[in-house]
Amino acid sequence: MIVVLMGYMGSGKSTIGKKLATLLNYDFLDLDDFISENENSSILSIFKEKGEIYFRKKETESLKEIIDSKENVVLGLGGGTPCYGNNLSLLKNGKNVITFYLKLSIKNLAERLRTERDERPLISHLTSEEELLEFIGKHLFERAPYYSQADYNINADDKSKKDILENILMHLI
Ligand SMILES: Nc1ncnc2c1ncn2[C@@H]1O[C@H](COP(=O)(O)OP(=O)(O)OP(=O)(O)O)[C@@H](O)[C@H]1O
Ligand SMILES: O=C(O)C1=C[C@@H](O)[C@@H](O)[C@H](O)C1
Ligand SMILES: [Mg+2]
Repeated sequence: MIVVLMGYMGSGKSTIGKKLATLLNYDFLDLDDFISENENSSILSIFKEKGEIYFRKKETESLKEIIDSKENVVLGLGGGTPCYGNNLSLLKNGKNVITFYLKLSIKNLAERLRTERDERPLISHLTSEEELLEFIGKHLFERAPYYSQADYNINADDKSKKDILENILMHLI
């Protein structure tokens, strides 16, 4: 089985994904890290030097490669992965792929991302709190229709990591 976590930047895909993999005795794969390693470059540098279109192409290629070749892994997607190209279809049509959306409010996402903007190219330029809130609000409005097509929507607002993990595990066992 491939257990996929999707959600906005800062929603906890990498953090929860690693813990979930340990609990399931699966390997954890982070799509951003997979791309970074293959490209020998940070996500921020790929965006800066090659542009977002190049990144999105690599993102789809990597997703396809993982779905076609891996099993018993937890896969944390990039924040935008389900919203581009045919990525959502790849996930929905993938054999033994189960998808979870880690759903958080704009306010909680902004709170987390305020201190963690530097390595995230799409928000690294936003300086004030208002700008960040406005950006996330608009962006999430565009992306929610994709995220919400996950097999399970997990409410992660003000929830401990333990609660989120228990909620996900409930759907897997
Ligand atoms: N349930 C939680 N409660 C409190 N903080 C959390 C929780 N889950 C994750 N965090 C924190 O939120 C921040 C963002 O988490 P993380 O990097 O896992 O998000 P992500 O979805 O992988 O983001 P990106 O798409 O940008 O890679 C981290 O500092 C992490 O420790
Ligand atoms: O939300 C997004 O579009 C992104 C999120 C990150 O995980 C990276 O995949 C990249 O910075 C783009
Ligand atoms: Mg991550």
